[in-house]
Amino acid sequence: QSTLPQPSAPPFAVTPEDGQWSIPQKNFASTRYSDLSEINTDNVKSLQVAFTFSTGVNKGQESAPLVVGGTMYVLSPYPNILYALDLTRPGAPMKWQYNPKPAAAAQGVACCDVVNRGPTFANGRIFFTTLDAHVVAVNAETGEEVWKTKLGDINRGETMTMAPLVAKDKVFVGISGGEYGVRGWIQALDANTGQSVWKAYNTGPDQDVKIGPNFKPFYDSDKGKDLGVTTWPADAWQQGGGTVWGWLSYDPDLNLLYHGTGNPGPWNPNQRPGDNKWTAGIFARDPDTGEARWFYQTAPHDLHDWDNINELILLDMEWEGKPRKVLVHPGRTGFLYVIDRTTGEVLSAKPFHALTAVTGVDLQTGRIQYNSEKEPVNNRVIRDICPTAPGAKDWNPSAFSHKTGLLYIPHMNMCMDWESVEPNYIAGTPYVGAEVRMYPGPGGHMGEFTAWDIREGKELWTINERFPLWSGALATAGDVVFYGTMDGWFKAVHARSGEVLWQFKVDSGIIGQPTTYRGPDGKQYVAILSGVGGWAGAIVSGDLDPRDGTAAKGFANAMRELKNVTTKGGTLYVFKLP
Ligand SMILES: O=C(O)c1cc(C(=O)O)c2c(n1)C(=O)C(=O)c1cc(C(=O)O)[nH]c1-2
Repeated sequence: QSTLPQPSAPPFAVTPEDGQWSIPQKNFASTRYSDLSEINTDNVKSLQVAFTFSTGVNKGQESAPLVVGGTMYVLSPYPNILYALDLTRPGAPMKWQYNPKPAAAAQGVACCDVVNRGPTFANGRIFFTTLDAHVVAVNAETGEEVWKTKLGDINRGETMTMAPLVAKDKVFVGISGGEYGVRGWIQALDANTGQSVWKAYNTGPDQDVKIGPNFKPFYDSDKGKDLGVTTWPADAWQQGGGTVWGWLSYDPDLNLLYHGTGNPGPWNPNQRPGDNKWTAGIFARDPDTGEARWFYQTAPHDLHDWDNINELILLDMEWEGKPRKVLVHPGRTGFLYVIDRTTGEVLSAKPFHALTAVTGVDLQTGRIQYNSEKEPVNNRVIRDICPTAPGAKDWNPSAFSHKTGLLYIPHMNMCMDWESVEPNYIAGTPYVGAEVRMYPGPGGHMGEFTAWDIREGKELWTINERFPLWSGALATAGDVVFYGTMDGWFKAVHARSGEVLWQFKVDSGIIGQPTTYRGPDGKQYVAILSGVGGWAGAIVSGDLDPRDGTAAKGFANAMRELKNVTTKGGTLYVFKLP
């Protein structure tokens, strides 16, 4: 056991617990930690169902149930219906529902099921994205639409699935469609009007990327003029991906917004020699202007679809005797990055997944080291590549306990075979260029739930799961950590030992984000949506034929048995002590 002080949450993340859960990340530091402790390691075994609610949609349910005041907000996958439930009345009856009526054709260009990662609350309004690339603001009290802004074109493969982040009267959102050659961007909208305030692309000329005199990346390979053009074959940046569909964090003290960028398009790396800036990395931007401050590329010239949009957890810690403001990031590449969030310097990058395709990260240059034997070659099957295209972990967020100082990471243990083929770009159609088949990694299980010591850079304990973990994690002051499995178990584990203290079998597989709150009766509740789907569960939610291993871009090969253990669903479960 380390005797050094553990990392801690920065002051802006440790505001007094108000018993609410108003944004999916819980706070701007994205710790997904609640100070509530009524439910603890002794009594969690008595948890029972308080109420349930059907979203009416049998597709993958990724969104986080929110609680503000006496109201719970639940957002369904496409058609993205927002429900308000009245927690002050027995059974939490519906107060209202709001249907943004997204275009049905959006379903045809969504890469990975028709999911949505959640609404977010600020200043009396709920904000969320729709699959047909609109952002809406709804009055949280009445359910009336305040504004609705169209930001993308589904005919070009542009969709939206992410949860916006609202800060400084701005709504920060990005576009999905990296598998359709969409040119990725992030935008800030005026929270009051829905009008665009700034827009920054993640490929192309510096001006479009909002790179100017204040851009100070830490590593040399990110320095130079118009790298978003020159690190691509001619014009390829225009269909270059680098979308923004994952998690945003915000440091109000440094006044920096952090966001990841998705994979370069197409997947086939032989089509795009070069570093492919500014895809597969992390940007720090000025939230007022969008101006880039630093960038770190986790996968220069990405070989295997390693979008870098996973959660960015902001912590304060001592590093080699000096206090550092860090950003902790479990990447698709399989490394747990600890990055100085003021400068973009990588302090540590330690593997949390069995790796064959990468050997390490050079801390001098910041560059990942690829194993040349696993690099794609056109029309040749390369076998035993770990991690897979969805990475060592995908979008489903980790939680940091302010009490144990540990990070709880829901992730995968998988490998794949990959054959690169030449794709053609046709707007609005898939632009991928790879035939993939995934399968379990060493040990035969596909999911792992890991407690990670950030300072030591190693795991403390791990729970193996049969299927990949596609649900988020929740950490609480009761020293209980929650997550769900794709075969439908909602689990509570001891934050220090990893002992499973309680589990409950829900109606369908879980790929949602657990949240907790104090109800109007003063009691602590825990909420989770069930309903299998997303990329990993598309075999069930999308009725795919298990005989086709390449379906769902090769995920179906690993998930054939999911059809034998779960069916579609879309149900909110809320638990409490008796
Ligand atoms: O490049 C993109 O624009 C993009 C978008 C999305 C999405 O919006 O859901 C996913 C991905 N990529 C992706 O690579 C991925 O692994 C993924 C998993 C999921 C999911 O919800 O299960 N979505 C997405």
